Amino acid sequence: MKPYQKIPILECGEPLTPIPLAHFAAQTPHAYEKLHAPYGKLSPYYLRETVLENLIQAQNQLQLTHANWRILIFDAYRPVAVQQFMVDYTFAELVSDRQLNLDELSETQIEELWQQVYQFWAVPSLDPATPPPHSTGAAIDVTLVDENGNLVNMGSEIDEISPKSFPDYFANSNEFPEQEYHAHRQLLFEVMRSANFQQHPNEWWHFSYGDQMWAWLSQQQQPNQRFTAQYGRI
Ligand SMILES: C[C@@H](N)C(=O)N[C@H](C)C(=O)O
Ligand SMILES: [Zn+2]
Repeated sequence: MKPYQKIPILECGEPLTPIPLAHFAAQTPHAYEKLHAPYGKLSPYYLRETVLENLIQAQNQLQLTHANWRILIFDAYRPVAVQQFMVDYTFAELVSDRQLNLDELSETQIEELWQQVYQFWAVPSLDPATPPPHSTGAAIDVTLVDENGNLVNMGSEIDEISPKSFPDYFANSNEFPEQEYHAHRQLLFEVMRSANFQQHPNEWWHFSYGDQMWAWLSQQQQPNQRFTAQYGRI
């Protein structure tokens, strides 16, 4: 169990609401729908109402300094079945990218591969006390596009299983373009923080508001206050 999963959830009952995609940028088809992840009748482009309001606020903040830049929504709501599918898919990709043969791996080697997956993906838990962050409608994976609609280069792909995904990976570089990647990550971080989101410590693209991870990170930053999560699995 990760430490943030110990945070109590006091579900506030706020509904999921569709993200007005025309207001933001988004890729179609959605990355996980393209892989045939099992959404059924559900859509990834939903968020809790207040989370969506905060996201709109973040984009307004971005446009104060970067006219016509937009937040690109890579992923938002994710049913637990999709979380399970993506965790299994990521494990299989890791095995195939590294040209490994599962039958030849020891239990320890297999366990190490799973640990790498779970460094970046939440466990697809069905326990209401430990929901995967995206299954609460309070977490979002985002990047930026510029005024011409081009992806802003963050120095690594969303969902990459590598240290390059850590938000500060390029922070101490004196080289170009690494310094620029860091500046872009900082811009994303600052606009999201200005709208009360917290950033996943291992992922430059993952932010949330009001879920267990948000409460846990807020608690670290303000130890004198008591934080709980207001969004559970929905
Ligand atoms: C890996 C990424 N897409 C992601 O969403 N990670 C978080 C931690 C999650 O699985 O909830
Ligand atoms: Zn995420």
